[in-house]
Amino acid sequence: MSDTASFGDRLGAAFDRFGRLCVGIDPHASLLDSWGLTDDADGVREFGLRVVDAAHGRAGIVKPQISFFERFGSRGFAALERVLAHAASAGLLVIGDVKRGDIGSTVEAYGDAWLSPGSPLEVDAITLSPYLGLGSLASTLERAESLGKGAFVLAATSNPEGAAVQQAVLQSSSREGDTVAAAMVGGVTDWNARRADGAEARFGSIGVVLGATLDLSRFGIDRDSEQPGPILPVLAPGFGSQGAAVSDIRSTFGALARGVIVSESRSLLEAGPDGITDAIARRVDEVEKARG
Ligand SMILES: O=C(O)c1cc(=O)[nH]c(=O)n1[C@@H]1O[C@H](COP(=O)(O)O)[C@@H](O)[C@H]1O
Repeated sequence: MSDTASFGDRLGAAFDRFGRLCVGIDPHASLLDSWGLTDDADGVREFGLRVVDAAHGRAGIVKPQISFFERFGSRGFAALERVLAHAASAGLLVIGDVKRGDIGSTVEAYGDAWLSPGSPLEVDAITLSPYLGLGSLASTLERAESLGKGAFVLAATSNPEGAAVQQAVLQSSSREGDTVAAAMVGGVTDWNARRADGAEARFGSIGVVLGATLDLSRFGIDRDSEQPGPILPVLAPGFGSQGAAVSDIRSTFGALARGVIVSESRSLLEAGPDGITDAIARRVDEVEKARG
């Protein structure tokens, strides 16, 4: 795959080669302890490097959760830089779980930090929060795509507290009457369709986050509606520790399952340093079987 390939193309290639599993790199203090590592910057670096080694050749995508590195300030960020470089050299697609959102000009700076080629924190895609409006992310999404990068916009999150905001109905916008969650799904789908502009992209470069723990119909999301344009990438956390089962991918996501990335952190990481490799390999197989 060429360096100029879009994020959507690279995501499709990762799916074809390794399946749909995304391995979360979430070095919780309790996991560091059970892995025999110290709860400090050295510990999170070592943890991240080992998870990358376990994913290498077995899964195509990893998702470092930045908060666990940020706990240790500049040393934590230095540790993260090492982990990101190791993941990139292993050929893994890296989704930085940063959940950034702000006024447009500020989000652009986050985009520079995480998506600019050569940046110390460069990843392939980031998670973005649209609480300041999807439009506040537009210039960053555009820049991401121009660099062959991607982004995932939170739409319906896996945590129970999200519903009160995400099920609220829009009063004024071109999507008046839609829930917030449905407006994000519709807005990103249309974005990808416009950007593809007749080109034959299989997957869009901008996706949404939809929790696997949810009944999407309660969020006003029609899982089976015809989508214009390329397949919508759906980052789907909530499997494993939060209760969703891989066997439910089809019943939960319907036609949206075509773009689902199955994201799991603790349920894999709890296998420990000796079991993580097998846990990843097993889950990759289970996900492929569930998708049929
Ligand atoms: O954007 C995310 O990845 C995310 C969105 C969401 O709706 N729910 C959610 O759990 N996440 C993240 O996904 C990971 C889930 O971890 P586990 O519950 O351990 O699999 C954490 O890093 C969360 O921050």
